[in-house]
Amino acid sequence: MKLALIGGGNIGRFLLQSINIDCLIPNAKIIGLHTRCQEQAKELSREFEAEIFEDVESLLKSDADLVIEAATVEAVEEYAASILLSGKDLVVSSVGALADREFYKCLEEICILNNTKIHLPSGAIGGLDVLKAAKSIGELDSVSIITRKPPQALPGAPLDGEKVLFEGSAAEAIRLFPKNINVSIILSLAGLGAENTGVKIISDPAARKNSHTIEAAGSFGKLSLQVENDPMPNNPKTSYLAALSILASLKNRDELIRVG
Ligand SMILES: NC(=O)C1=CN([C@@H]2O[C@H](COP(=O)(O)OP(=O)(O)OC[C@H]3O[C@@H](n4cnc5c(N)ncnc54)[C@H](O)[C@@H]3O)[C@@H](O)[C@H]2O)C=CC1
Ligand SMILES: O=C([O-])CC(=O)C(=O)O
Repeated sequence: MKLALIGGGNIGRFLLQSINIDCLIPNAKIIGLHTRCQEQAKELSREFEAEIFEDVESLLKSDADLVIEAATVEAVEEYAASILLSGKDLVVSSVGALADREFYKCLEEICILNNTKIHLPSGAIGGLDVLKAAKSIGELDSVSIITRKPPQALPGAPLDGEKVLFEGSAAEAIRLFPKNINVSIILSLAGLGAENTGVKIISDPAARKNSHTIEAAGSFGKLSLQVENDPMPNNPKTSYLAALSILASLKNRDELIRVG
């Protein structure tokens, strides 16, 4: 499997190391890379033997089968359609972009016409299987997430004392915190939609982990799940599990016997 990567930050570097050096996905290699910072691109290209593409247009002319986005919500908005139109599948980290229903529908339409697929890894949370099963026939009544992170991982958070930075819907949360609450959108896509998913973001100076507490209720019963994530070493905003979930998603793609 030939892969191309957009974004060379924490998740991007982790994927380059795991796939190109540690060979954690059999028969896969990241052959090309595009990132906004040229210095970073040169360093990564040297270290991991992936070709640099100065723009996404030229990256799409490469023979990669699949593009992994590990950049920003804006990058998904800008490049997703052309990636799918080029016939390549797409793995999205910045799932917040799909909160916009019109954008979601437009990408879905492009996938149908071009026989391509979008993979949305579970990111820094779990429990999506429960929500999908719960709503397959029965009723899902409520879904919510409480995210608690150290202030260094949240914009505008005070360093002295716990503070609720946001309380409202996932749709509003991702508009205000596009780099911090992608988890609420993947949750909403598995469950009740971005307008109907409750979100609370708490900044907590005592927190050492990025924790996400998910509650859901419906005709299946109740779900209560807490994930306590270690942050990535160089970016406290991003949980290690988010990077791992992309590897899992790539592995899952080729599995003959799929769990979940
Ligand atoms: N789904 C989930 O559960 C999670 C999603 N994320 C999201 O994953 C994405 C990547 O996370 P990190 O690697 O930690 O971020 P990072 O900030 O460490 O790296 C982002 C990289 O993207 C590059 N970039 C930014 N805009 C670009 C553009 N328009 N075109 C090409 N490259 C561009 C930057 O130069 C940088 O190399 C972020 O959007 C983050 O919010 C992060 C954690 C959890
Ligand atoms: O990594 C995390 O814990 C969550 C996160 O940043 C996001 O959802 O954007």
